[in-house]
Amino acid sequence: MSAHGAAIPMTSRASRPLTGEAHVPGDKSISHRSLILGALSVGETRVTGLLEGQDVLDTAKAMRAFGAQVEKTGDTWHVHGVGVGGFAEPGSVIDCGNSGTGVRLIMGAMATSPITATFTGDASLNKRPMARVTDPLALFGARAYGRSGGRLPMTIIGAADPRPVRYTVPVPSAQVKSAVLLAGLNAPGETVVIEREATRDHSERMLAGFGATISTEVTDEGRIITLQGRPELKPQTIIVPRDPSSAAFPVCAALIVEGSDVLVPNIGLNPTRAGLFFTLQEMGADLTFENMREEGGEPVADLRARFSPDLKGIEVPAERAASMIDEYPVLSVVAAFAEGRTHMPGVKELRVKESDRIEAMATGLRAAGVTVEDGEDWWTVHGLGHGNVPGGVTAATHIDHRIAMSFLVLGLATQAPMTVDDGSPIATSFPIFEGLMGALGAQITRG
Ligand SMILES: O=C(O)C1=C[C@@H](OP(=O)(O)O)[C@@H](O)[C@H](O)C1
Ligand SMILES: C=C(OP(=O)(O)O)C(=O)O
Repeated sequence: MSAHGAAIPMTSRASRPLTGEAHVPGDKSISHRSLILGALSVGETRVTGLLEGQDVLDTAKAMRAFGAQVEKTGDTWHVHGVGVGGFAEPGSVIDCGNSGTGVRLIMGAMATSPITATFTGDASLNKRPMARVTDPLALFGARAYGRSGGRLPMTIIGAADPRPVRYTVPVPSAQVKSAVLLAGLNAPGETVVIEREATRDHSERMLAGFGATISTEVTDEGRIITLQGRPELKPQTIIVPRDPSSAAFPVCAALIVEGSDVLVPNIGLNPTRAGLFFTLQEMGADLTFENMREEGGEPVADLRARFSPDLKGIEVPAERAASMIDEYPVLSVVAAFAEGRTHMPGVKELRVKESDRIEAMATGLRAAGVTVEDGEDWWTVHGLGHGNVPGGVTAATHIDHRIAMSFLVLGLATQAPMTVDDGSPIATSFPIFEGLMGALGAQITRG
């Protein structure tokens, strides 16, 4: 990562048709949760298809620091858990690198045990807000001491005598919801989390899979999730589905590069994650779901994306934002090649990701010749249509993998090449991006 190592500039240029199959890595959200819930169960959890991106490797390292055994043999990750309430106090600082999901979920998982841990991250993570997690953890009885503004590095003193909580999540965030649920595991009685807008539900599904008693009631108030504390979690065998957020990059690249036809097999289409694909279809994308099936209780399909010369700008419904929150940067790239305006409201959360993603994309797109307007919680891209996006500039990626990959996709169809100042963060979520895109025919080079 650039925070720790040298920056890796990368350049993409107009490419011949992209063709073939893109086997993207395992789902990042499900990978983190497999390791954490494996560490909190008694016995051996086996995980295949785990994303071996730096974010997830940092979570694996953290689970070892809390006393679990985590190792890989062949294609399988083995997690020997210590049970709910069994975490040991780490002997050194927990470095979660670039990962908001890692640090927030692990804080939740340790906050109701009588141990103390100090967390840090890279220059990007250390700027991100943590009070959204430490506020509800304080209700359980945990104490947090961080830098001003609730930033990392931060020490959490876990509650010795935790109380269960009832908490309404004030921002649409699966990380906050999950941190509260994980803390609730070691509190006696019922912990209740209420979310007004549905966010990704992998924690709820996986907690049920590990044998916790958890239910979700959909009401006018929102989704009311009730978890019984102090279960004995049973180890599981987990096959991690492939990540729709990573699939977004080859899919969007195929839509904008003339003559392309790309198959992206085995992508999880959990409705709390699949918003981008429906949005692209509404824009007129030639994107189809083939071989629709169910695997491990999740809808799965092979995505086929073909060059789409007649994309139209649309209004993206605000209520869809949570189901595609990580995909807005690459959606803004597709929007640049559409005719007309694409308006994206209800996306304030984009400002507190690895970077301020509205600012980062708007700045690079404007430099590349695209008109972008933005406000606190919305942005609008004025599309130029296929073949009309100038490009020819260097975009700053701000230690943000999704910004780096989005501008590299942009450059595959701009008039002049696009360079990113640092592609190294791509390894946090999609370590095989360069090779996978290159095998499809994408012209992406270092330098
Ligand atoms: O729970 C998760 O695994 C994630 C939740 C989302 O973050 P927020 O909870 O901050 O919206 C998302 O952006 C992130 O990539 C992964
Ligand atoms: C926001 C993201 O991740 P995290 O919050 O885990 O850093 C992401 O992967 O786009």
